[in-house]
Amino acid sequence: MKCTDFPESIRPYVVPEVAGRYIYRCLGCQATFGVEELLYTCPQCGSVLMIRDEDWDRLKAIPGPTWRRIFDYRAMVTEPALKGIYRFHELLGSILPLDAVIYLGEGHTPVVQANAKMRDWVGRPFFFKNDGQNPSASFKDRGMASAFSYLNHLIKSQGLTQVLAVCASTGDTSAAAALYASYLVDGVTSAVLLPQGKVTPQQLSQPLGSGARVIEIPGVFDDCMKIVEYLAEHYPVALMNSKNAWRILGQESYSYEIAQAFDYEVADLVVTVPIGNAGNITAVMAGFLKLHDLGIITQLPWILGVQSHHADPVYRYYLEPDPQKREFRPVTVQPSVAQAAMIGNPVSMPRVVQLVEQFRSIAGDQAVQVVQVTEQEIMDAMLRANRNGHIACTQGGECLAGWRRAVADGAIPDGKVGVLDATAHALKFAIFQEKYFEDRFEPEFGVVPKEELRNRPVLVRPPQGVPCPVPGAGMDAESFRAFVTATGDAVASMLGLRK
Ligand SMILES: N[C@@H](CCOP(=O)(O)O)C(=O)O
Repeated sequence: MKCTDFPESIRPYVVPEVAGRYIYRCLGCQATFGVEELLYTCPQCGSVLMIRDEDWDRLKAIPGPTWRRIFDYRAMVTEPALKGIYRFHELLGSILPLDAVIYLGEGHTPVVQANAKMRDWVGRPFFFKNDGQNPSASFKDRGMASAFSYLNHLIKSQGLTQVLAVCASTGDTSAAAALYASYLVDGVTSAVLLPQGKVTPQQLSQPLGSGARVIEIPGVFDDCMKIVEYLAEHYPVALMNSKNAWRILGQESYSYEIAQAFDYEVADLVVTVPIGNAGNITAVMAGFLKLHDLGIITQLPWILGVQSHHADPVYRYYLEPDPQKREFRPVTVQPSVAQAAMIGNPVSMPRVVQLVEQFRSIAGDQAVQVVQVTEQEIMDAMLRANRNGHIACTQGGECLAGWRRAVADGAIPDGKVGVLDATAHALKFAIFQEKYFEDRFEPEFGVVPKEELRNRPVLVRPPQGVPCPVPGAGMDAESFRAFVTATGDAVASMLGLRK
């Protein structure tokens, strides 16, 4: 839709202008720093940073309902820079000129309602938001679009050359970082550090296909993360994990899209996310808080974080009801089917602590909860979801298991509706489905397949003596007819069909 076709009252806002004063703010010592330089941790105390717009209050001059209209109309704009996460430019990157924006098709992911069978299985209605339908098949693309657009801006405005983008990953971050780096070609290359043998074959193929240097490290994700932090401290590299606060800004778009999908009425929603490195839950809370602050939503939704019992440091932290007594302790992770979230020492934990406090102070203590689920529950939930029309990955299964657990525990009152994060595409995690169907989970996972959820291919051959096609060799018409009839009848008998 062309700008000139918009109502006159909206036209001045359709193309956002470059505005705002962005700074990094340290969550430890509260020091602030300009964003002209890419920082990951506070140069003074080493704590994690968040990005803040010092000119934020200018946005309050526009009433909430007008913002809603602006974002709704913008969803119809054909300008590529505004088609993805930057249709929320003012909220997540207003200092970036539109010509710096990298758009690879991220965002705008579908929100799919669960059918009646799934609703009854859980006891509450819910939706999956399919972030696996992003370009590299996970939600990380939202954060990478932001971090790489900012990097592109630095390259253009400061003439940077030879940028090496580095990340540690359980598989999704590396796919996204490698994809966005490959798009920038001139001046940017990428290297990804993966825990050896702990990403799926599909995830391993993604950065390889995008031309990144793929480095495998013995250990788990937390070990790779430490090495990337070391590299960022001692060498000139751009760290692309969510420790980089630009990643968080981009991932806030997930909340903006949920608000938009529900006509900005989110009070009854329980936005359910798996917690791994905790960048996602950070961004989700930060996003809703911004919408609330601008009056775009009038009430906050609830947030439900989910962790596997094999990687549950955040769950353990919030088990202690008294905030004064809470103490964060990293955990040693055990093998998890929610491999993307198999993280024992999430880098965004200080951000989570601060945002949970802020969220709860507005919406009440129940408004943010964290539940723990078993590996068995995750697998069963994922398979059940996908048998009912979804494309959930194991982390999506983790969300569903957590949502169901919270309902069963009585933590979710009647009238609440879940919005569950299917963080990545099911196909990335096909290996776990395969293990389940073939009953070959290693004992450490503690997953025993339920017969009713298993599925296997069946080979049907025609009876002996009936000719079969041989690849590359021809077949005469009569033999082929005999093959089709005999095999067709065998398939029909297997399926219980009668003529
Ligand atoms: N699950 C992540 C782990 C890294 O998280 P990040 O958001 O800090 O980059 C992955 O896919 O690698």
